[in-house]
Amino acid sequence: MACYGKGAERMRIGYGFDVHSFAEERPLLLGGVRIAEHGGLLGHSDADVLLHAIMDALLGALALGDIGKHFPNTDPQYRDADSLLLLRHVYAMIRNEGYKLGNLDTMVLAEQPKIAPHISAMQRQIAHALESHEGQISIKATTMEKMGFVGRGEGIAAQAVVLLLADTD
Ligand SMILES: Nc1ccn([C@@H]2O[C@H](COP(=O)(O)O)[C@@H](O)[C@H]2O)c(=O)n1
Ligand SMILES: C[C@@]1(CO)OP(=O)(O)OP(=O)(O)OC[C@H]1O
Repeated sequence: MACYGKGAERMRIGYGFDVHSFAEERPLLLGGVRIAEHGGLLGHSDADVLLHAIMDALLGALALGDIGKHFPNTDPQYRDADSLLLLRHVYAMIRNEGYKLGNLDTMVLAEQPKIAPHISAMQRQIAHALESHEGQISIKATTMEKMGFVGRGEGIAAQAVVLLLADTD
């Protein structure tokens, strides 16, 4: 018999996307890592575009809405918020629903800075926040070959896909 309720399924998939424009005077945080060699991103929070895409993917997997619903950008308590703390909060919601991370795959779209030298540090931060190991966390990057808003160097975009597994232990 078909059963479509949350918690009745062994696996759930989620997708997230986010974009932030550059604000050179702010610190750049990406994947929970401070990238000192480049200016930051505009946002109410710390504007960690990669963690925001990951949170939306986690929430989406269980049809829990999006980060704007849980952390409104009109709420002063989220001004300059540490997105790693928000990610931990979102993952606690996932655990509370009876699921855990299977794996996470992400893509950062940016002309600058180079992401590759920072990927291991990002994997460590994200794995820690998601009570997982680094082999479950994939971070990739591409330029947009100078096309579109990312290609013109106006900001950074990120995409994330997660697979959640029912926690039957
Ligand atoms: N911001 C970025 C963009 C790309 N990379 C790495 O460079 C490789 C080549 O990028 P293309 O856009 O030409 O495909 C890419 O595969 C990444 O490894 C990066 O580190 N940071
Ligand atoms: C986490 C929040 C909190 O204001 O961060 P912002 O920096 O506003 O970023 P955005 O991705 O536009 O929306 C998500 C918000 O909920």
